[in-house]
This record gives sequence, C-alpha cells and structure tokens, in this order.
Amino acid sequence: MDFSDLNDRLLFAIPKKGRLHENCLTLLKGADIQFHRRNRLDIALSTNHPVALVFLPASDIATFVGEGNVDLGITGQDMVAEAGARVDELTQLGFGKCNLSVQVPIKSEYKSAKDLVGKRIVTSFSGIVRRYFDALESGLDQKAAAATLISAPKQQPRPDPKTTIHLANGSVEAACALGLADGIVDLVESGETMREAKLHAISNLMTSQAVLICNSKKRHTNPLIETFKRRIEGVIAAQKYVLCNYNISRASLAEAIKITPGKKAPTVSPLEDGDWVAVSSMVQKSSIADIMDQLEAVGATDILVFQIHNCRVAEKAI
Ligand SMILES: Nc1ncnc2c1ncn2[C@@H]1O[C@H](COP(=O)(O)OP(=O)(O)OP(=O)(O)O)[C@@H](O)[C@H]1O
Ligand SMILES: O=P(O)(O)OC[C@H]1O[C@H](OP(=O)(O)OP(=O)(O)O)[C@H](O)[C@@H]1O
Repeated sequence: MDFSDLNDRLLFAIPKKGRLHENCLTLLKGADIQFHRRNRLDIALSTNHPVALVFLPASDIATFVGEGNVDLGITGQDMVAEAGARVDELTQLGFGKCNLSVQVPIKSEYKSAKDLVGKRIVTSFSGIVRRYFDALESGLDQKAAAATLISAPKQQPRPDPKTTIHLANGSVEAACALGLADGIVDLVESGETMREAKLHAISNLMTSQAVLICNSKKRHTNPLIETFKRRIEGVIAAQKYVLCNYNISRASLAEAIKITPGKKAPTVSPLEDGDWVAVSSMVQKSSIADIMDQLEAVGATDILVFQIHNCRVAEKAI
C-alpha cells in the first residue's frame, strides 16, 4: 500500500488497542465495513467501501478528527474533552461508560474538590483537570466548574495557578500512596481500582462513554458518514432490544400493550380464534424477564423472545 491508495477514501479512526478496541471491531462487523489489516500496519483499506480504517491511540483520535486529518472516528467523550477538539458528536455508542472523578485517600481530611485547591493532583487528563481547577480557583462551585468542561468556550489558562497538576500516563491510582499527590483525577467504572487503592471519590468532573465523531466541516461532504451512522445505530439498537411475540385475548390487549408499547407501536395480527390476537413488539433486553412476568399476569400465552441481529428503528425510546 502507498499513500495514493488513500485518495478518495473516507478515513475512519478506530482505537488501536485498549478498552474500546473490541467493541469497535464488533460495530464495524455489524455495519458491514469489511477490511483486511496486514500485520503491524495501522491503516487497513476496506474491501467493500471507499474507506480506510486508521488504527490510532484512543487519545489521539479526537485531535485527528478535529483537525481534519481523518474524517470520522470512535473515542471516549473524556478524550474529546481532554483534546478540546471541535468535532460533531454523531451518536453515543453505549460502551466505555465511566466517570472522571476527583479521588483522595479514604483517611485524608479532604472532603470536596475545593479542599484540593493549592494542592498536588496527579492525572492522565491534565487539560480537563487544569480547566476544572482554574474554574474552582476563580470562585466557581464544583457543579459550575464541571459544567465549564462541557458547555463553556475554552478559557485561557490562569496565569498564576495555585494547584499543581502532574501528568501520568497510567497507574494514576498509586500516586497518593507513593506520596506524589494529595489527590488524583481518574476514571471510575466499577470502582474496584479506587477501592483497592484505598481511595474514594469526592467529586465528579464528567461522565463519559464512547462516541462516533466526525469533522464538522466534512459532515455533509460524504454521504457515507450518514450511512455509517445509521448502520452503527442499528447495530447498537439490535444489541439493546429483543423481539417479544405473544398471544392475548382482545379483552386484555389494551393492558398488554401498556407493557409492550414497542418503538412506534406493537404489531397486532388477528388469530383464527376471533377473540384472540398475536402481538409482536420490540422490548429492552435488560427488562425482558420482568416484562414476561407482567404479560403472564395479564393473561398472555405462548410468549416467545427472539434475538435481533440488526435493525433500523424510529427514534422514540421504549
Ligand atoms: N474502566 C473503564 N471502564 C469503562 N471505560 C473506560 C475505562 N477505562 C477507560 N475507559 C474508556 O476507554 C477509553 C480508552 O481507555 P484506555 O485505557 O483503553 O486508553 P488508552 O490509554 O488509549 O489505552 P492503554 O491504557 O491501553 O494505553 C477512555 O478514554 C475511556 O473513555
Ligand atoms: O473502576 P474500575 O472498573 O476499576 O476502572 C477504573 C480503572 O480503569 C482504567 O484503568 P485501566 O485498567 O485502563 O489501566 P491504566 O491504569 O493503565 O489506565 C482507569 O484509569 C482506572 O484505573
């Protein structure tokens, strides 16, 4: 492959390793973006679309998309905020969910992030943390300081910051025990790392999940961007929902529909026995056991649940 192979191809950046990598490969497969990645090469040409996949560190993707070096990408919202990148968030992907929190040793005297103003913080998110503590130092409360990370235009850094922020690229949770920090700012999902390190969270800077992002200027220049967005949304919806079929008497239909209202509306088909109908409806996979109990309680029979491999659905949430 040489660079001319990339001409006229949409460049789509995917995390090359780490927490988001496997889920991204599943999405590409579900969206039927086929490719062959040669050993040790971080660029792979799609074999069925005018697309090149670019495998990059998750932390670089927001900057590359923001600056237009690649057109489309998947990374965490935390990475987008850290890069301060101006990108369009096309869709939230429902994985890589975590919080970015200020944490201190359980036994320390610090009770809120404000108590750490003027102290030492270790983090992998030095940009976000600098902005957050600048906001606290300028007198904002924790909630208002966290809001500046998402909505407010980027401020100039304070010329005389009181709080010392050190960048660490991993094992941030060890910094307090090693005497390097009074507090840390790190990601929390299950909380296991935090608890093992005898830390607890005293404030939340932001919640994050993986997102599909694109360069704002390129959004409407290539129709494949919208096609891939729709396909990926279909794969995610299919992972979230199952199809529930059952039979119910006409007398109980209204009650049953309240339990399974469907995306738009359930499909109701007549049965040979005129007093009964068959109902087919998409329901959230996570509540299916509850829903089956409720359907049985209102008299539904022959309740069958099917996995959905792929779908395109209306926006309305169930
Ligand atoms: N424990 C976690 N639970 C859920 N999502 C996480 C977790 N840790 C990280 N993430 C999400 O995954 C993204 C990438 O994290 P990861 O640790 O894989 O990044 P990386 O630094 O590129 O990889 P590596 O640590 O392998 O160098 C983060 O920006 C965040 O959005
Ligand atoms: O709340 P938990 O479920 O324990 O997850 C949180 C941990 O996950 C991430 O680290 P990762 O495992 O990616 O390793 P790292 O410390 O090398 O970044 C993050 O930096 C936390 O340390």
